[in-house]
Amino acid sequence: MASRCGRRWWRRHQGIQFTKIPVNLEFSVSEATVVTELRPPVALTIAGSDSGGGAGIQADLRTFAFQRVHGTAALTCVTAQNTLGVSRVDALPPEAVAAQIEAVVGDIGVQGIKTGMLLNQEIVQEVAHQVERLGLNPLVVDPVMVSRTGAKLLAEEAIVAIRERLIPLAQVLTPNRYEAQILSGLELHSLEDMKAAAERIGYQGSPAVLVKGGGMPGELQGVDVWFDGQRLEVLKTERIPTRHTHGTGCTLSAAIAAQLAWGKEPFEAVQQAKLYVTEALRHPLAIGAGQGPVGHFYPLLG
Ligand SMILES: Nc1ncnc2c1ncn2[C@@H]1O[C@H](COP(=O)(O)OP(=O)(O)O)[C@@H](O)[C@H]1O
Ligand SMILES: Cc1ncc(COP(=O)(O)O)c(N)n1
Repeated sequence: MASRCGRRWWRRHQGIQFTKIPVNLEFSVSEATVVTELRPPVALTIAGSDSGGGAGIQADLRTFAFQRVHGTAALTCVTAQNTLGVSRVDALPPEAVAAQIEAVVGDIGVQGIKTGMLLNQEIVQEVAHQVERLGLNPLVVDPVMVSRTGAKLLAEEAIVAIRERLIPLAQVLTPNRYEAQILSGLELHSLEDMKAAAERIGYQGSPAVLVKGGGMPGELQGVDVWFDGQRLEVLKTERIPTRHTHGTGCTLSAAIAAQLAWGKEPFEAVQQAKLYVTEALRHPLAIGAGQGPVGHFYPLLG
């Protein structure tokens, strides 16, 4: 087959330009071939699969890649999901979740971990047990409870387990409006409410809390509140006017875990992660009939 090395071509799809990376299809081994071995940081996501590719494990692994971190994954459940909603969820046995974590940690090692959709109490308890047993840190806990499309992603009784078993192990906790209301017992309507919730959750035993504003009204949609026991900071970006916000929380928490894996301090990791999710929101994917995902690969666009 003829070599295509050096040839570039463009594919146009709904106004987006993709650059095809030139691939040399003629395989030949020569002494001049140079192999560059990389030793990237490794991050682990413990989360659910989203068949639509917008949230969950799929969003996490793409985010890890764009933060130049090798992504590993322990699946907790499989959702049948698209831009319109979730039609079915199948849980994995807690032992299967534990085995995946052990396999990754025992051989490859991880420098940053995040949890996403954990689905039920048994899985939450098993994950907390493994995090403790294997001394996994730094840990980002995204306490996923309900999807953007309104589907319940966590059993009611698992909320207590998240609060009592998992949150105390986290370096960073990232509740959205709905989750912050449950964890703080406060209603969130304003920036002052977000600050009060962050403090209340923080004083319950989380080293650092980021209350996310995606579900807040109006201009608060780009605003998050950070509290680490000392600093109360407001992270503000402009509101991006798009309905394609599927996977924002997963992307943010995965990017924080990746930045922590690079050795960043938690607050700096959060700032970097927010920049990434904001740009991904600025390049959303208008796919499907409902709420499309954020555009993780915007850095590749010309
Ligand atoms: N329309 C928007 N404009 C700007 N930032 C947004 C918007 N929606 C969400 N975000 C940001 O995306 C991140 C994820 O937040 P959020 O959407 O609340 O999480 P979740 O997906 O868990 O509900 C936060 O940093 C939030 O401020
Ligand atoms: C497997 C899985 N994990 C997490 C979410 C939450 O993401 P979002 O709040 O953007 O719907 C989801 N919908 N599916």
